[in-house]
Amino acid sequence: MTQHTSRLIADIGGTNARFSLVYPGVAEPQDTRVLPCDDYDGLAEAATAYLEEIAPPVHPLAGAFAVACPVLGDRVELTNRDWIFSVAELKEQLGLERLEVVNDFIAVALSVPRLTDEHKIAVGGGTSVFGAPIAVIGPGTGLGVAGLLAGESGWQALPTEGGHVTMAAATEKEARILDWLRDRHGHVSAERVLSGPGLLNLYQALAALEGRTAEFTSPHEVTQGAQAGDSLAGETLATFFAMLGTVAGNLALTLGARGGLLIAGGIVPTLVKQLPTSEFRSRFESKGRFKSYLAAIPTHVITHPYPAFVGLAGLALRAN
Ligand SMILES: Nc1ncnc2c1ncn2[C@@H]1O[C@H](COP(=O)(O)OP(=O)(O)OP(=O)(O)O)[C@@H](O)[C@H]1O
Repeated sequence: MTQHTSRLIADIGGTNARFSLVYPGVAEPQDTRVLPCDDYDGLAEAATAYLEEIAPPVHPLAGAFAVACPVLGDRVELTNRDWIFSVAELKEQLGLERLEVVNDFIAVALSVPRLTDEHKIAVGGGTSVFGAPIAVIGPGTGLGVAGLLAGESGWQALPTEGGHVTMAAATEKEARILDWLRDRHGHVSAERVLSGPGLLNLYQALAALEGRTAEFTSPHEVTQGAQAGDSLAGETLATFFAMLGTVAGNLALTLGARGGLLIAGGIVPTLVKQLPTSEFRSRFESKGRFKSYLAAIPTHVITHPYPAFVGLAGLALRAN
């Protein structure tokens, strides 16, 4: 192992900051740690704490970080966390000579060609058309969305802010839920319902519409309640999966994602057993005359614990 060429990789979400080290010739990232963002004032502090804990024999000189927000220039502002940083300053603070910062779903998208069957589970039928666009979507603290397009020099990831598209209702009940949320939040984006905080929004909306008491106060309580047989939590989760199907189908149509659609993020992989019996796939296909187009598109849940790292490892080792 040539330790002097290690790269620091990071996947920074609104809740979790994940770090790891990549070594040339070593397939798996090493010394992975997940740090709660709440424990740190900023990304530099979290990364420094990681490096202090691991104390690699030789300090990494290059890094590739995936962040849950648009990356439009030197100044980077996380969408669901009050962390703002300058890439140039962060590079200096961490003692790196090179630092590449990309949107987190770019990293997830870049992982897709590198994932084996062991790291994804199919939901429904369909067959991937080789070389056709691929879509990725992931509810977590926010809702990440990206595309993967075949280019002349290999796969190119397409960054998007598709989590912020306007959420559409597919049933009268969903229309009432969205009306209720619109009264409180104004614009109701897909992320407003398809994320951890979104699960809670759905739960509160359903409770209000049905005149029931919203007992649960966190997204985890809602999913645990659903698993324990609580009917309101169960209805919330069913609505979440159905709405995920609506948005995933819209994304597949918009990108022409005949290569497939993959679901990542912190929530769905933990609920993967419930997805096949949910309305997700029927809603994904339920697009009128385009039903057969969508029925041919495979949908998978990514079960790899750190898909962004798989994509970043390729980027980090490509960096000169
Ligand atoms: N089993 C679960 N049930 C309900 N909510 C969950 C579950 N697992 C994770 N969450 C919610 O998912 C969110 C964290 O997702 P994730 O682990 O993808 O974090 P993140 O990478 O920091 O997020 P992002 O990249 O979207 O900013 C939190 O809102 C958490 O409450």
